[in-house]
Amino acid sequence: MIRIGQGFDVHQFARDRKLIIGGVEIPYEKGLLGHSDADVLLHALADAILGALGKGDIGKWFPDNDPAIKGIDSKVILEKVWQEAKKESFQLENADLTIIAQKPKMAGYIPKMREIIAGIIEANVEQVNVKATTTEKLGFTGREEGIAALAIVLLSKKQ
Ligand SMILES: Nc1ccn([C@@H]2O[C@H](COP(=O)(O)O)[C@@H](O)[C@H]2O)c(=O)n1
Ligand SMILES: C[C@@]1(CO)OP(=O)(O)OP(=O)(O)OC[C@H]1O
Repeated sequence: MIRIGQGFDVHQFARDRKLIIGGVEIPYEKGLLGHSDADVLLHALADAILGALGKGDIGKWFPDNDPAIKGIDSKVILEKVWQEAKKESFQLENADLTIIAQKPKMAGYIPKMREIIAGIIEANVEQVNVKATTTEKLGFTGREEGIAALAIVLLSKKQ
């Protein structure tokens, strides 16, 4: 059996916050605001996996009003979501992820993001594509108000 899932997330920029995307801390003048570490890419991916499993979204599993998970590392969120996939004997076929950001430049950090993500979801880096695009200065990402991310995953059930 194969299952497809998609995820989308947005976080706004804020001063005095770290910028963490795909598990990588990127040196930049601003970071992303959130109840967690606001890793928009891992959130989109976790949502895509939950979507493929038919298990809702990360807000349901990790409520943003729960003080116990304030500041949670999104790698922990992804690990827990992946455990749900494993419980049902799913493995990753491939994931295709897009970061939508006017700035900063992501290209140099993408190999590390792929490595971190593949490590968590027990895949090879070749199965995890990460790309980035600007919106040519248009819209909220173009005005550098925040960053968005998209994710699509294909999971298959082990025989
Ligand atoms: N934040 C970003 C945005 C884009 N890139 C890379 O630049 C290429 C050109 O982007 P356009 O939006 O102008 O098409 C894109 O293909 C990415 O490789 C990036 O690294 N970081
Ligand atoms: C991750 C969670 C939980 O800490 O908080 P945020 O960092 O605000 O992220 P968001 O993508 O808005 O929603 C999921 C939340 O429940």
